[in-house]
Amino acid sequence: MELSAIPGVGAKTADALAELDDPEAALRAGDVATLSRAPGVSEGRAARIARAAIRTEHDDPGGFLATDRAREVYRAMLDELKARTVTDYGAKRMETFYPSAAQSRIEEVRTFAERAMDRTVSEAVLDALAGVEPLTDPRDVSVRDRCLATTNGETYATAREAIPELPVEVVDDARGLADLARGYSTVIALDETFAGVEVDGDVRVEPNALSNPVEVVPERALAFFATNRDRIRAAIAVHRATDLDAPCDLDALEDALSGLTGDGGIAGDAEVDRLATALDDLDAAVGMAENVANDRLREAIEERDVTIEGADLLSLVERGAGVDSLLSRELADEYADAVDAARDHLVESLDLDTGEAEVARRAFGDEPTYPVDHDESVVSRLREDLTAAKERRETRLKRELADELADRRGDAEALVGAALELDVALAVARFADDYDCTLPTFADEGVAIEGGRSLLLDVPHDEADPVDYGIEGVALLSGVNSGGKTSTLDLVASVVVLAQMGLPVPAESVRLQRFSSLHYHAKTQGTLDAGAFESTVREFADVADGGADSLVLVDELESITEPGASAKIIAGILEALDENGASAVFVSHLAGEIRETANFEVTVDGIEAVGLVDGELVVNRSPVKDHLARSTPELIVEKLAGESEATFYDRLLEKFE
Ligand SMILES: Nc1ncnc2c1ncn2[C@@H]1O[C@H](COP(=O)(O)OP(=O)(O)OP(=O)(O)O)[C@@H](O)[C@H]1O
Repeated sequence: MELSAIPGVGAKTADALAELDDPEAALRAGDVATLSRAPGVSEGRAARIARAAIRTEHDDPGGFLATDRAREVYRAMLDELKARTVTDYGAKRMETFYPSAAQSRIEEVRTFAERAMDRTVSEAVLDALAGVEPLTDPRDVSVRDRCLATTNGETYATAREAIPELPVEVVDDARGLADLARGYSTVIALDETFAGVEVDGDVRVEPNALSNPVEVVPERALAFFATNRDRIRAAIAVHRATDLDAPCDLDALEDALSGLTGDGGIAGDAEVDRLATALDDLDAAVGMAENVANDRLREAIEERDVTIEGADLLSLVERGAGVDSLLSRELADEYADAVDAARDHLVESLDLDTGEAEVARRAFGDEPTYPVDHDESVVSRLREDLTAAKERRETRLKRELADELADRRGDAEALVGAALELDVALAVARFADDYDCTLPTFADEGVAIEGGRSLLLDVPHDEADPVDYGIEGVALLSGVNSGGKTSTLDLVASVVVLAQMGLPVPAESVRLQRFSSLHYHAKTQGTLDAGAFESTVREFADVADGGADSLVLVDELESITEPGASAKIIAGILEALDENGASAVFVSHLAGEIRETANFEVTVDGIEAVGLVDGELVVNRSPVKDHLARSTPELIVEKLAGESEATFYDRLLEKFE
């Protein structure tokens, strides 16, 4: 799909979209989340672009929602659907559903909706969905425990380019490598000439390293999985909680992911954990070991009577010797015991292996001092050894993990994509279930609703009276005040909007034609001034000239001007609509007058009050076809006439006949 061929996508937006990895796929999938990652494209705009792309694909001229009220009804339906998505993505994706006049688009969504309505929604899957988000690109990886080394300027430049994640160092000779080995856990020498050199530390000569970056920086392959670990896990949980087919072995993928921390480190490896804990606890353990030794020594000294000959004491004092000499002379064994205890404590509390223990024991020298003190340089060496061992093991494990995960990116994308799409499907399923919806049938002419309950009512859905109503050609809808005329128009509008979105409708059954546009005019508040009146009449000129396939719903247009003139104008509009073959319902309290003025037989449907109970009207909410309903005042006068002997009420009643 040519990006700039999409209506509303100018060169600038096309350029912005082109920066995405696969803008065409995102457009085809209606993936609003991805589209809104293009620079300068907001989510609202992304949804509009996705809708425009769908329209282009289906040759859909658009413009189905022709009036503000029609758009409001669409928004309200969309909000109901969005409220049932779990993920942000789902809510945004829902925005790509719109009422269309194009059969292929309606069919496309109906196929999706049909499958969605067959799905079972469970708490487990909704919980799992809460953790699913679109996958994101990892931040730039930077590795500091390894470096590449070369003597060659050209190799240096190539290395910087090929493996930007690692520092690249220039050295003159093997001594340079040895220096680097002191600062890095691993040095990878890129020059063949280094083959065979003996240097302390982890120095590897790998002239082919640049052609195998995953070996050198497994972090590159792992970063995607680390950044998206929780989302992928949530998508795995979604697949487990439903019957979605998984593109891969979920246990194997989950196992591999459990080896990763969220920031790309190694998780769940006992040896790495041991080394990390030893490093964390090193300083505290050294301090504790000193305490152990000093406590022992103090106890030993306190328990001992030291006998020293006067000559010896003099000689010691003359030499300016301190108590240390006394310790070595008199308490050598106790000192050795105390230091041993310190060494054992250090080795045991840090759970050191033999090699590490050998270094650790040297932290406490044999030369007696009081208090017992550690050798900081040995502790530093131990810290370096532990760090290097940890980093080397991590790198090895990362390499293994990278090998395992490198080919799984597509699977992860498919898993998350399917989970996100499922959210949209389940929202449709819940919508259909919550409002007892059915898929409508498309047929030849008009609309026929049975057992419809409008979602726009101000009463709870299960308390709404089901309404049957059909529209064929042009009709007036009359009826008692608060009988449900506006609600009937709302019901028709929302049923038609949902049906042409390709979605299920809140009714027992609906049959309708595929309309080209919906013109729904809400009740005008009060009489309009001359200018506003003129523009309303102009608006209706457009509607009346509209195609035969339009559906026109108008609520009490008479209030725009004085009743006599209103009836004439409405009659004229109805004539034009009738001639054009449009479908229309005009709610009016002037149905009788309009019918008399119009030059054709206007059908007048009526919402009837079946009576008055305790001063309250009891209404049959389903309009009766071809029946001018009695008005509320007529009903009241009729009631009074029935209850009283007075002829006054009969006189009033006669006026209604
Ligand atoms: N199908 C229904 N089920 C239950 N309650 C309904 C139904 N239709 C309408 N109502 C109730 O009746 C009220 C009035 O409905 P609505 O505004 O549609 O009447 P109306 O005939 O357009 O009134 P008006 O003549 O004053 O314009 C609604 O607010 C709602 O509470």
